[in-house]
Amino acid sequence: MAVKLGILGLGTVGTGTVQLLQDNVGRHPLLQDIEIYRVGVRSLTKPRSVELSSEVITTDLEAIVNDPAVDIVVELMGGLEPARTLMLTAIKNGKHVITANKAVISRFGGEIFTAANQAGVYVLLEAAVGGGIPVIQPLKQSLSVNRISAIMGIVNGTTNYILTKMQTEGSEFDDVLADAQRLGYAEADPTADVDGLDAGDKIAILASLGFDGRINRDDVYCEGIRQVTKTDIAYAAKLGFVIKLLGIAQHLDEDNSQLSVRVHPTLVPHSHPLASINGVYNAILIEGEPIGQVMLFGPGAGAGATASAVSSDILNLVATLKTNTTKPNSLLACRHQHYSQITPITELITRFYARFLSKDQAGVIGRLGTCFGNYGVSLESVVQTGFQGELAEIVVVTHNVREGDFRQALTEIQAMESIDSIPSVLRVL
Ligand SMILES: NC(=O)C1=CN([C@@H]2O[C@H](COP(=O)(O)OP(=O)(O)OC[C@H]3O[C@@H](n4cnc5c(N)ncnc54)[C@H](OP(=O)(O)O)[C@@H]3O)[C@@H](O)[C@H]2O)C=CC1
Ligand SMILES: N[C@@H](CC=O)C(=O)O
Ligand code: NA
Repeated sequence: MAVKLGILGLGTVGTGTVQLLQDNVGRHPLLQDIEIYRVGVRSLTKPRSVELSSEVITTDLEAIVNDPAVDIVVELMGGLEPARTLMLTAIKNGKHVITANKAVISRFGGEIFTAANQAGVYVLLEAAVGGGIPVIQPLKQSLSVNRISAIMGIVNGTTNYILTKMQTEGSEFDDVLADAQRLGYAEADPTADVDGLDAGDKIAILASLGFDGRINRDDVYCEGIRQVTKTDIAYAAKLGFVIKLLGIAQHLDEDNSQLSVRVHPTLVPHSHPLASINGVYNAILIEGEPIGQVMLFGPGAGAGATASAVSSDILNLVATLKTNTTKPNSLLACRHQHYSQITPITELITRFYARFLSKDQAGVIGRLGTCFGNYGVSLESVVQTGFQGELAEIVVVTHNVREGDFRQALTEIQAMESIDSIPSVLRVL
């Protein structure tokens, strides 16, 4: 008998998934054992690019998650509510759940996975991170025997698309964002992309898998790309860097007692593997012992890529449902019970890039150096090339410094008579 899917949402990802499942020739034969039984939407009159009978498509999403005939609920609607409640209801009713919703999982994963374990069902989320890139399953299975020390990556397609266009074509931020929305990459509310929140959701999920404990989403430091200007992109290029929005989860110390989980625009050296990841592509670099470094690369957003990830989860569950066993597969289930302690951003040790506008040049660099020195900040390079009107532009790159010390130095520098402003401060990998 076919496995019955109740799909919630028929937007970019829902449509891509239905298209893939309807066009199953030449794909894995198990896909033929699936029935798209119900699809829930908000509007019945909206034009759709897939054909579904009027019995299948409905606005009653509650009925889908309560329907005894539905085996798997595939949540592709986005947003926190009603998505969270619908997933919990489906779980309570003994249904497996597949979701692309990193916002819900990163905030309510504890509640959802606890409910799923109690109900004996699986919640799979390959599409929630890295779009089409298989990264959840590798972390849960193929890489899980390694001791992970760092996971870092470009995990938001929209912002990587924007930064790439700004860098290669000198495009304006707003125009490129509109493009990313048209192409179906951006979230319904694109501030989640631009302000680093979507990447924050994703790195929280990756950190929980790699570092074996739940992550409190509020502990994840998130900074987006709004303050990244063409001027900084040009200076970064001159200094041998490219600016990327990175999600980073890493142990900060030898005995693994400090875990940092954060998102921020970062100057990445041209020679680093993440520097060449452009456009909507994502990449996740995982460091573990004994494997060393592994980089997973692929399309991070868009209908086809995400449909591939959703459908791989569907396939996994169909195979499980067709295997006659009542024993849960511990490699598919979530096994975390505790929350990891996250180190505050002020304790991060990193290099910084900062751009200053100064009123007069005589002695300013010396005063900057002295002030930095007082806080233990040593400078790797100082560049003074540009002018903005009457103001001289000074760019510095520091050696590794404790973030809290660097911020204190900046507060003092900001108060200096000769400093007009500090338009940008970015971390350097
Ligand atoms: N777009 C992408 O590239 C990726 C998206 N994701 C995630 O996938 C999920 C879906 O994203 P995407 O497809 O882009 O979103 P869309 O906005 O394109 O689609 C959302 C769909 O859900 C339906 N929907 C939303 N709210 C309700 C509601 N309250 N009641 C009934 N139906 C509702 C909409 O109905 P209607 O069509 O009638 O308006 C629409 O069909 C999100 O969680 C997103 O973060 C993950 C990876 C990549
Ligand atoms: N808005 C997200 C979509 C995929 O998760 C992105 O741009 O990466
Ligand atoms: Na993925």
